[in-house]
Amino acid sequence: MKEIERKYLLARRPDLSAAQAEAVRQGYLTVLSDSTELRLRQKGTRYFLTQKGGEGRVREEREAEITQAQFETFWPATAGRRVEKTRWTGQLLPGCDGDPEARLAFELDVFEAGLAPLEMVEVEFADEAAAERFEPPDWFGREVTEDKRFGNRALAVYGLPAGTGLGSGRSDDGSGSGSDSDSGLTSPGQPDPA
Ligand SMILES: O=P(O)(O)OP(=O)(O)OP(=O)(O)O
Repeated sequence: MKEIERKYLLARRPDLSAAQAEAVRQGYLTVLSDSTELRLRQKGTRYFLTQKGGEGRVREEREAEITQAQFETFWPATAGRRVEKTRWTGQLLPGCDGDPEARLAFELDVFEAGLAPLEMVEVEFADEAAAERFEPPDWFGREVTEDKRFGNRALAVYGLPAGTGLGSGRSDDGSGSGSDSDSGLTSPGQPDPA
């Protein structure tokens, strides 16, 4: 099925008191040069195998829920291509999709390990017209939907993109080097380097 999404960096952290948090770890079975992604994901206590094709706003996605045993069988094959994050799911205020009644859901990902302090927010739409109409709230920052470096597979393989103020790529130990502090982005929980 089609997945229609727009993705943004954060200008600031919103109030998440009504949002739900789930731990996510995901790893990629395919290398970056493959046009199709094959992703293993643990979300809370559930496990998924997902195939994704295409890039940008509209992507093709197939997903199946799998067992923990099946997940563990393939997880070792994702070494070096993994992402850990906390995903906050909540509702946007009505109106930002042009319909005063409708409420869109957001997914705010707080990346961990070598990808901290990256945070991104995604909104999924029923169709392309709704995606086009979308007016992001003021806590959304720069849109990165079309920037391949912010795809989770690219982040898993290369780490934080250089030149974005978020980091200069993954260090040899895979822990990332995201110590830049000039991003102007929020970075709650980031340890003070001093
Ligand atoms: O939750 P999804 O399926 O949108 O996937 P993601 O982990 O946000 O990854 P991507 O960078 O492929 O949208």
